Amino acid sequence: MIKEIKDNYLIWDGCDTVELAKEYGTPLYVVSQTAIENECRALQEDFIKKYENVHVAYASKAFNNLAMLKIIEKEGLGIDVVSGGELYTAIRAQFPAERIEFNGNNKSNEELEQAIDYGVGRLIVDGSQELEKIIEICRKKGKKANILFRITPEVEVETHQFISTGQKDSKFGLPLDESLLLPIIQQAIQSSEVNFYGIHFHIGSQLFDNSTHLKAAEVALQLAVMIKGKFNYEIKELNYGGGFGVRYTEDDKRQSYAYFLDPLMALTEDFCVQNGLNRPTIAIEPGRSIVAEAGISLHTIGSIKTLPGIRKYAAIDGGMTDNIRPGLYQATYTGMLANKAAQALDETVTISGKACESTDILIENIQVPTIASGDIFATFTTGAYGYAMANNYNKLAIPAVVLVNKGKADIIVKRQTYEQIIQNERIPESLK
Ligand SMILES: Cc1ncc(COP(=O)(O)O)c(C=O)c1O
Ligand SMILES: N[C@@H](CCCC[NH3+])C(=O)O
Repeated sequence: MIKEIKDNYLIWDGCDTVELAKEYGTPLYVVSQTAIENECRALQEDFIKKYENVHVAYASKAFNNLAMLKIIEKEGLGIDVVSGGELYTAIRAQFPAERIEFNGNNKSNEELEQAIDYGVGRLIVDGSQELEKIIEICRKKGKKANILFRITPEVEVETHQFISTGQKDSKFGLPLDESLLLPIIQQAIQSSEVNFYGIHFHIGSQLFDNSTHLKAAEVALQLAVMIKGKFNYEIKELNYGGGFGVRYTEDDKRQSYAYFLDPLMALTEDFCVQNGLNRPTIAIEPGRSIVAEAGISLHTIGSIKTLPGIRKYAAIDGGMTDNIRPGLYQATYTGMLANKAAQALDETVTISGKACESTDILIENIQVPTIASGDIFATFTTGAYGYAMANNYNKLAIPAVVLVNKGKADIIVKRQTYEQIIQNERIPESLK
């Protein structure tokens, strides 16, 4: 059990959250190593051990830092990175290069050189200009890169519009247009600077229905048949992306990995048999589902305001700076008072952040025990895209991250200091 309640306090992976708040201060991200490992092991059981010739690349954008990458490495998964900064972190964590995949719709020359120098396992190419750049860099360096092309499979997913990526009008990937796709695939096949591995898609995030992955897989498989027909070339790999939904509130009915992957693998195997293809390697790229539910955020309740006949606001010492998702996607969360965890819920409050934005509301109308300044509020499911999207708006410092594991706690990211926030600022001579 990751979450427990003992003596009226919330315990997270064996650690007393009220003690953690005291020791490390708030706002604080608390991430359970056990929960992350459980997710990795579920992927091992439901996918890696169950099927031959498959692999998982954790989409590290969800939560990218040295300690997290070490956990992922030890659990035997690969990673997906999307920037020089994420790749740099992976290099500093000594993450095995061959297990790294590099995504992104606008990789710079510097980023591509960094990736090719480190020898990343796969570059997921997002457009024809990028292929040209890769070929040129490989030629210059005398190296060969393994590439997949990201396509937009033109499926509409059921999720917030802002986190949907597989629709026709998308900045990501190559459109399903033969006049664009076929020449660049031919170029990749013929190039001696790249190994053309195959096709990649990622259709969106926080999905609960497996049907869109299935539709998209069929599109990618049809493309594999077309490539074989036109160029007598069998692709080696298909990457079906990530997007598996997690439980933020009771309305989210989380599905197992098997719910998504068993039908996907069955469809793939059947399709390949029927169309005379060797079944390619199948890769997936889950981010959120590996780390979201492992993480909670702790905040201290500060100012409390009652607007008669309207609502009661309780403000936390952070907000959209450490969790931008409610402001950005109207994302919903749930939480509890960590220091009153066993008490009756007897009032309804709205938890607001402290940023100077009206949209900085963490949770509207949540039931809590009688709330007071100084209480510790724990928000659940903040492990993914929380710390990862933290920012310095209003010059608030990025909180610390503590990794907890069966009663032991260790800091993995220190709290940012004000000095660090302004360390790159300069007063020009003309203003002195
Ligand atoms: C290319 C790519 N792969 C994987 C992911 C991970 O998605 P999720 O965190 O929903 O599993 C994303 C983000 O949506 C992505 O853009
Ligand atoms: N950051 C988003 C997901 C985007 C995933 C990347 N394509 C979220 O918090 O839901």
